Amino acid sequence: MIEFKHVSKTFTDNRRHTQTALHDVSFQIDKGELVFLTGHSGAGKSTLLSLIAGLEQPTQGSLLIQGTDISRLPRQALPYLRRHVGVVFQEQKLLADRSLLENVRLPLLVTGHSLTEANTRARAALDKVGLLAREQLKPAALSGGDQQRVAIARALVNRPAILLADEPTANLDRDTAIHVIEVLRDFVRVGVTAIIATHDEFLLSRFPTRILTLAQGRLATDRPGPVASAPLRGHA
Ligand SMILES: Nc1ncnc2c1ncn2[C@@H]1O[C@H](COP(=O)(O)OP(=O)(O)OP(=O)(O)O)[C@@H](O)[C@H]1O
Repeated sequence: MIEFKHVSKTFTDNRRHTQTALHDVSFQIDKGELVFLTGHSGAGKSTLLSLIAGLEQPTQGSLLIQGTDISRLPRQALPYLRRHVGVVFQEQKLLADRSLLENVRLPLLVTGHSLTEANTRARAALDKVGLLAREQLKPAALSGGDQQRVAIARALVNRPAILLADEPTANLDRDTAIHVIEVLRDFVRVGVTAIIATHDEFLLSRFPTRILTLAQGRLATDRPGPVASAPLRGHA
């Protein structure tokens, strides 16, 4: 599903200094896995997620997403890849003046779905995260944890195969953070592959999942999770 083979990523700033964000990273993630990605600030977590999302390309090595080596794709092909990947950030970036329904249906309208279909699918996504009854509210009326659930619904409404979350629980209290991860885990159970970047030691100990740890751009450890159970059904 996702395979890094000796991937390195360097950035060159405008003073021509090069910064190695990732160095010779190799690992494989199967369909339907839930993986935590951790490491200190600057270890390369966001860079690794950006590569999977097709926002950046590796400087060296190859990166296979669903069998396609995206390091060999021309830049103009990357937006196509992005349709297979949903992203949730620490800052939810919900549109403040739009209702929850309007926020969640937006990716569907952008990709050419009719308003009727967009509404139906957006409502189904809001229902999955437990917020259908509040579809007409604006984001500011919700708690931080509920706003993050809306962001998850929006990231998954296009039914991407892969979900990337960058510190999705950073501003949440423990119980709310657990709920947000449980919502993500529910999608993994129906076949989504999810990678969650987090510093939060509590979450890492609370969920017995695989943990990839980066240190100064290198893959320091890969702690296996439990043996994955088969997905209940495909997430097509
Ligand atoms: N666009 C960029 N241009 C230049 N350097 C970059 C860029 N993106 C990341 N870097 C550098 O690459 C290294 C890894 O950064 P990255 O943001 O991936 O780490 P991180 O583990 O996500 O950190 P944090 O937890 O603070 O978000 C850092 O030294 C950073 O300064």
